[in-house]
Amino acid sequence: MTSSDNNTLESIPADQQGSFSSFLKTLASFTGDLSSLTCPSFLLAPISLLEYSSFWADQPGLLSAVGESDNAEERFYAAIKWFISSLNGSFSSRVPKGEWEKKPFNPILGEQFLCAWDDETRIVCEQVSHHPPVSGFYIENKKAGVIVNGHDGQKTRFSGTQMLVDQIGYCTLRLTERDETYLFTLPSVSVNGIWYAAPYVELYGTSFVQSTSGFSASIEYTTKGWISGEVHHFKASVTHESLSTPTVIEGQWTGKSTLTKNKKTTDFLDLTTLEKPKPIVKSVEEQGELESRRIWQKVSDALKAGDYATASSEKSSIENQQRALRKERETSETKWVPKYFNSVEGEAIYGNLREKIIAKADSKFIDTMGEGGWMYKEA
Ligand SMILES: CC(C)CCC[C@@H](C)[C@H]1CC[C@H]2[C@@H]3CC=C4C[C@@H](O)CC[C@]4(C)[C@H]3CC[C@]12C
Repeated sequence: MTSSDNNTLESIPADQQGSFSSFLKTLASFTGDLSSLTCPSFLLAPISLLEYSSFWADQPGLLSAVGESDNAEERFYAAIKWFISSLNGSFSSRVPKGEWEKKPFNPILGEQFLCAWDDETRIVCEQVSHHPPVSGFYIENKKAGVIVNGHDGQKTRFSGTQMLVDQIGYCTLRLTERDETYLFTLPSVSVNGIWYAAPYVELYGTSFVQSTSGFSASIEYTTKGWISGEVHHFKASVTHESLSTPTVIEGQWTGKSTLTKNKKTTDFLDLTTLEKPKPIVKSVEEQGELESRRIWQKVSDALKAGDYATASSEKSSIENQQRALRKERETSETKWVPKYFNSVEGEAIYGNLREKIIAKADSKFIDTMGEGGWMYKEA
């Protein structure tokens, strides 16, 4: 242990300091998927990673507003608003004030997370693959004529003291009444502060948006000390054949942003004043056996109570059961299929939108977006 470890360890439960220092030692050589990263219990979040996909609907009001305008340009800006709000939900507002980032549970194969909002938005998430871990998600608001279909996995590596996470996957938004589709790719994530037992997340890199209406955007993510000097900064450059110069939308993906078109700047979005509507989730008693909170209930309760021994034995028992099921499938040569999603060629989901992005994107984009997809069965 070095002296710098000493002052960080103060905030760590006394009985876990040893496991924290050996955890740090494993990080340097870690590569691969998150499910193989074993964390000390005090760094575990009492929630399944699958639930994180529901933050795509963090602001269901912004989602159902995408199709409202009869003007394609306005709709495109509305789509960006929704996307930025879902980044805030996924990467920032999710973490309770004053708390650090923690590692959520690795979803088991076929795990489901279902929830709905008062405005009739509903979401279905399912763990569609275990190796590598992939979550499929589907959001719909029939009344508003909006459907979101996507999937997300993570490729993780360590660089110095940072954990770098490429999000593998993409999502599409379809306006059913207008026959208009948007393809969104996902930004990269870095987790900092792990060495001080104070992990927090930042976004970096570039993500792309392409609509069948011909509008497209590249969104760059930067943070303090880089270009803008502000944390959680994004800058989207929107182009279309009808625009003589790109429209620029920039600000914080956790807060305020502005839109500048033809040198005129107007307010775009203010996430600090938007209230988060409460998702409605069935009580654990009413949930099916494969639903997240039911599967993880015992582990989650134990973690919340600080009973790490029980948390870890309950977690092992779930993992052992999963190993047994996998073996059983291998022996009987049965192929597992998801309940809600079909594995399809990407084109079935995004048509030719990917090709349009490729013209502007770098090779990292090709790697992280991948080609196949998971389509909701009733869609
Ligand atoms: C103690 C340390 C090691 C904790 C590490 C926490 C890591 C594993 C956590 C922190 C933030 C998390 C990310 C936060 C939000 C999202 C968006 C969601 O749509 C897919 C999962 C994804 C991409 C998470 C993956 C796991 C993640 C990167």
